[in-house]
Amino acid sequence: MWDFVEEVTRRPPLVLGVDPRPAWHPGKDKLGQIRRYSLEVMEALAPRIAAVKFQAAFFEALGPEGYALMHELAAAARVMALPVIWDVKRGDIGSTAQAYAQAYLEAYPGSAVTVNPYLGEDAVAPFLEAAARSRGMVFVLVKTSNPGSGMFQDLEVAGRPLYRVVAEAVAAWSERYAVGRWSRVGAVVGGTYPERVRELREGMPRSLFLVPGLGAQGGAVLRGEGLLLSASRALYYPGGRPDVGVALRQARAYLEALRAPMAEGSS
Ligand SMILES: O=c1ccn([C@@H]2O[C@H](COP(=O)(O)O)[C@@H](O)[C@H]2O)c(=O)[nH]1
Repeated sequence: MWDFVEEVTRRPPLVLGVDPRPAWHPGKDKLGQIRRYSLEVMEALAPRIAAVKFQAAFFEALGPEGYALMHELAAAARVMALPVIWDVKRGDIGSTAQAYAQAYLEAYPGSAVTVNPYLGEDAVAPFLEAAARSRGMVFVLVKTSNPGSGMFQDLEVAGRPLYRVVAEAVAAWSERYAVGRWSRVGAVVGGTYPERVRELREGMPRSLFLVPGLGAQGGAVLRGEGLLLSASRALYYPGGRPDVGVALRQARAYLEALRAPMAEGSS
């Protein structure tokens, strides 16, 4: 069985977000076009990315066939030896969390899932245990990329912002589920808040960070150990439309920016 943590840490630190929008595909057979285009773009970008991230909401919005398509594309990603992140942001009482963990981690060994920690440790634990059994990973929402993320996440709790309280819990869990240098417990930290990325990086040394917000949300390329930069629209629909050639150029440009020598005072 392959291991998500081992796989993603030896690949380029870029994540392709697949968020299909039928209106952006011309013609009638929207689902067929999304299927073909997603397979093409995944295959073209596979050597240049750490993982493909499926945003369940966009597939659910396509109805039962859309949901089935997400699973079909995940199976295709596995054939391409491409690690899968299920961006489902699940969070529920423990017994239900167990069912979610079964659906996304146990059913797809070596994959990862995004989890909302708001219900507490007993609700997160089934995901952590399933990730350990299935050699997968859990990315816990710590500081999200959206403009309103501060409404709750920045509230002061016991002398520090709530996102730091969550980060401390994630850091403790990540020690418990360590795999070599890294851990099965990572964090989602929005690339639209580069200062928060830097600050949290220090306090969570074992956690890989899934960093969404690159491109369409205004996030720039950020460097740092263990940062997996994620772009959906900017890579999947570069320039606002499906185009595999442009997607490939955009992925190369992001990777070149990551490799370029650092300007004085930048990070
Ligand atoms: O804090 C978060 C957590 C998740 N997301 C998800 O990432 C993509 C971003 O899409 P773009 O087109 O690159 O803006 C999307 O699926 C979000 O649900 C996030 O943006 N921020």
